[in-house]
Amino acid sequence: MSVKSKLRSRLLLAVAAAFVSILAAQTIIRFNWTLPQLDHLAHYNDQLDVKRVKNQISQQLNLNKNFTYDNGVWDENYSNAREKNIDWFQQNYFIKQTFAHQNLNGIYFYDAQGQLIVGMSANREFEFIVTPEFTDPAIYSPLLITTKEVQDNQQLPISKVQFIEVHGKAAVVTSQSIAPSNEHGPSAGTMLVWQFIDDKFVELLSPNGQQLVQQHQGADLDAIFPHLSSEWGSNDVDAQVYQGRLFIGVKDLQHKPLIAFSIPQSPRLYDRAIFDSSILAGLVMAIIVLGLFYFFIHKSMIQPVLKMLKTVSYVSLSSDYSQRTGLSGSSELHRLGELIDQLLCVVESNKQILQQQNEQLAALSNTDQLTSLANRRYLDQHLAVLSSHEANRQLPLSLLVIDIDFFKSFNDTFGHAEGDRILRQVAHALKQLTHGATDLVCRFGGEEFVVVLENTDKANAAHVADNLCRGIEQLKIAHGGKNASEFITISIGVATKPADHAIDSQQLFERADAALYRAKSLGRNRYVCADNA
Ligand SMILES: Nc1nc2c(ncn2[C@@H]2O[C@H](COP(=O)(O)OP(=O)(O)OP(=O)(O)O)[C@@H](O)[C@H]2O)c(=O)[nH]1
Repeated sequence: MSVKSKLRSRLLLAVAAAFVSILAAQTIIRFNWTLPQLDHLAHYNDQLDVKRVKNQISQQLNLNKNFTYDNGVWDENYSNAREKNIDWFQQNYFIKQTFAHQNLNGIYFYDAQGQLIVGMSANREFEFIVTPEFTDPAIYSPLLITTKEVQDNQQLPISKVQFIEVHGKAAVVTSQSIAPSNEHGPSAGTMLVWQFIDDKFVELLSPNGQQLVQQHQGADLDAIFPHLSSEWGSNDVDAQVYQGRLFIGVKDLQHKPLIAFSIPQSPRLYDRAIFDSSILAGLVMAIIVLGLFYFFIHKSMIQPVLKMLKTVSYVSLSSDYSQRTGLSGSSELHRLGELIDQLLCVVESNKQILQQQNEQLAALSNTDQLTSLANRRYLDQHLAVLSSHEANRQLPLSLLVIDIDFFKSFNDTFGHAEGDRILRQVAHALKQLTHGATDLVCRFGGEEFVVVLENTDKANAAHVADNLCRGIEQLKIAHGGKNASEFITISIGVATKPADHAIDSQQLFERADAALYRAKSLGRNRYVCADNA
């Protein structure tokens, strides 16, 4: 497995492990700590909402209470109640504006014996209804404040707030004992006001016209009452949620469900979906972070390693030391890349030096130091190469073995150093007199030279040999010793391999040498061609 895929799979494992850990931690925190806390907080807020609505209802009812108190303990009211002055009550109370201002549907006055003095009802538009309710003692007597209640109560006056049903609708009744303003003296009876509890009533409970509070009556109550958050008259507040709302139930005097108020449960500040999306967001973030991490690791670690691996593998296979990693930087891996490049640079330049030295050595090993001609070693290689090429079989090839005549005598006369100079001069001349491109001139040893003539038959070889003999003689190098000529001359033995014959360099040489021997014996300064093989 490569470093890259290893790291990638480990990073994937890390992502999975991180995700599972985050999920597990979040789930544990969520169910054991966060959600219970938030649920508790939400429940507490619901309870506060229920209490707030109950307070709003109380405040609304207090308006009636204040109204009945202000009038019940009014001396003029007190005296007229005692006198049962119906006209006075009709003039002072049965005014449309009074009903409308107080949002009332009825104002009734009863004497101390519980007998109706006078009363008036109005509809919701505050138009007076001719037939008043609360004339039947069976209905109103529980609402009155009895003499006994006044006596039992140390402080006058006293009042009651009770919910009852009027014409099948829920209503609230506020009754107040009629008493003198100094609150001393017998009660003159009961003042009773009532109003329907309908949408108009709950409108007053919802600030800014939001219609948050609703009232429920009739058939709905059977379903609502088992799920009440609180009951009117009780301080206990739960926060049961039924159909997304919190209910406050009100019972009538007979303890029958009469009406329920409700408000929508406040929207939760949290949502389970938020948790789920936060897990998803966490996963996405984890993937992004790990992606960036992988990118960073890849750039800073994997890429340099791969570059070094690629470069070193290529160099080891190809021996091409000109390759470079191209890495540079301060990290250890980049420094390693730089060092590899430096090493490759050193190896490359050493290799070049070595190559040059090898070439020089090769050149030296194939060259005769004195004459700078090819040496015998090179001649052997050259003939071997020619022999190995099948194409050369088709062509003729001639070999000239050349020897300077009486060179011992020349040396003896002029000295060895001069002998060397002449050897160089003869070598140079032989080079000049042959074709550099196709003919090879080499020093075979001592004062002996060999010329290889490619694609040259016997006649042409004889012609070349003759040219060489004449050319050397024409150099007019004084011999000074025992020689047939007064100048330096050469003798040549020529051997030719005709076309369509294999090259046998050994045999060719022996024949040329034998021909040379004959040339020497025939008087020197000449060439002799060996017979065809
Ligand atoms: N100066 C010099 N002389 C050399 C060199 N190599 C060989 N010789 C001399 O060449 C001479 C060859 O002499 P021989 O083999 O007797 O033949 P020759 O005197 O040339 O007589 P023939 O070949 O029969 O004409 C010897 O005296 C060698 O010392 C060399 O590198 N430099």
